[in-house]
Amino acid sequence: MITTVTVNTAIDKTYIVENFGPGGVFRVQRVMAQAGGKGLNVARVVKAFGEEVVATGFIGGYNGRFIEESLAAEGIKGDFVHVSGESRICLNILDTAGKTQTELLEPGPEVTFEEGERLKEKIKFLARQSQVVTMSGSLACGLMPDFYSHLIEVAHKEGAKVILDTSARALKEGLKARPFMVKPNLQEAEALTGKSLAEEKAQYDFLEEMIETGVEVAVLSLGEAGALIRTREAFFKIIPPRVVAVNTVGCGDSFVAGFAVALARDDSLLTAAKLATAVATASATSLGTGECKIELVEKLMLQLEVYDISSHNCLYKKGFR
Ligand SMILES: Nc1ncnc2c1ncn2[C@@H]1O[C@H](COP(=O)(O)OP(=O)(O)OP(=O)(O)O)[C@@H](O)[C@H]1O
Ligand SMILES: O=P(O)(O)OC[C@@]1(O)O[C@H](CO)[C@@H](O)[C@@H]1O
Repeated sequence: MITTVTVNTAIDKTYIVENFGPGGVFRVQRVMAQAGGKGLNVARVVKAFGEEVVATGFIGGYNGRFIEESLAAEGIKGDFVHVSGESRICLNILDTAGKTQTELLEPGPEVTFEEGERLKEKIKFLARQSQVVTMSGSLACGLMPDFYSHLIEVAHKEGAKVILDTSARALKEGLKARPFMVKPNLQEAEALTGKSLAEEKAQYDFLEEMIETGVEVAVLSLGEAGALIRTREAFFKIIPPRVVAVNTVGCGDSFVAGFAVALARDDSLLTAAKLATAVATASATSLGTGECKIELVEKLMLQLEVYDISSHNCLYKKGFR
């Protein structure tokens, strides 16, 4: 089983607005609303692969009720801690004409110490039954920056592997508990180190630093350029084929989901890295956040460029096999 933790759940609203920009009045052409926050996107993709998944985290108010009902309608099992505050709304404004994407993310509800303790108990129970626990996204207000560290320790004690996908101080503090895997994107990694990671050499050094902190798998995701995946023994770069990207919000979550599925199936590191990249790339081509068409994933798996960086070998390249 895979457990996904979303500390700051959300209703993800997508607005399609032509020629959007600051300081005007705009008519929204199309509205979509779905249960969101990174971990719920992970759960959606895991479910598409037919793996058993339980989504947990904090949920509250009218928005919380919408989130729980939509998850149930999608057939995703939820086991949440109910809080007194209101779950947030995250807005993604897609301008199909100007080809821009603007995100407005609410901070989320205030969570008390007692509510935090209840989530730890819940994770203890779920991690006992899980091979993998994913922990994704920002922390809700009121929680200390080291909250993920405590959750990771609880999951580790129950024998689960933890994938941590967060940013800023929550990532810095979370690393101290040595999660099995971390997956910052370029911006998050630069914020963590305070350095530019534009150069390949700097990216390689960053991953080495991550491994030195004690994580087993360090991933740096690079948007359309793919991802670097490093362990103590192996180092791969996976580049996806060019696709027409429609909505890239949630691509990182799809990456985490693909990796979690492969881990739960005991696949090799290379298979996990390829599956994660193919799933994430497929998700960029869909309007819905974390939508994933398995047939497209299978097709993309055959079109990935795979480099073994540690031996300077190109394993697969388009038109090479
Ligand atoms: N424009 C794109 N075209 C093809 N694949 C993409 C594109 N954007 C993202 N991806 C795929 O998604 C993966 C993760 O993307 P990215 O580095 O943008 O993650 P992220 O910033 O964490 O995403 P999120 O929006 O979920 O926070 C990439 O490694 C790649 O496989
Ligand atoms: O504020 P966080 O938790 O960092 O990110 C929230 C969020 O932007 O991430 C997902 C995309 O990855 C969206 O579904 C969601 O709204």
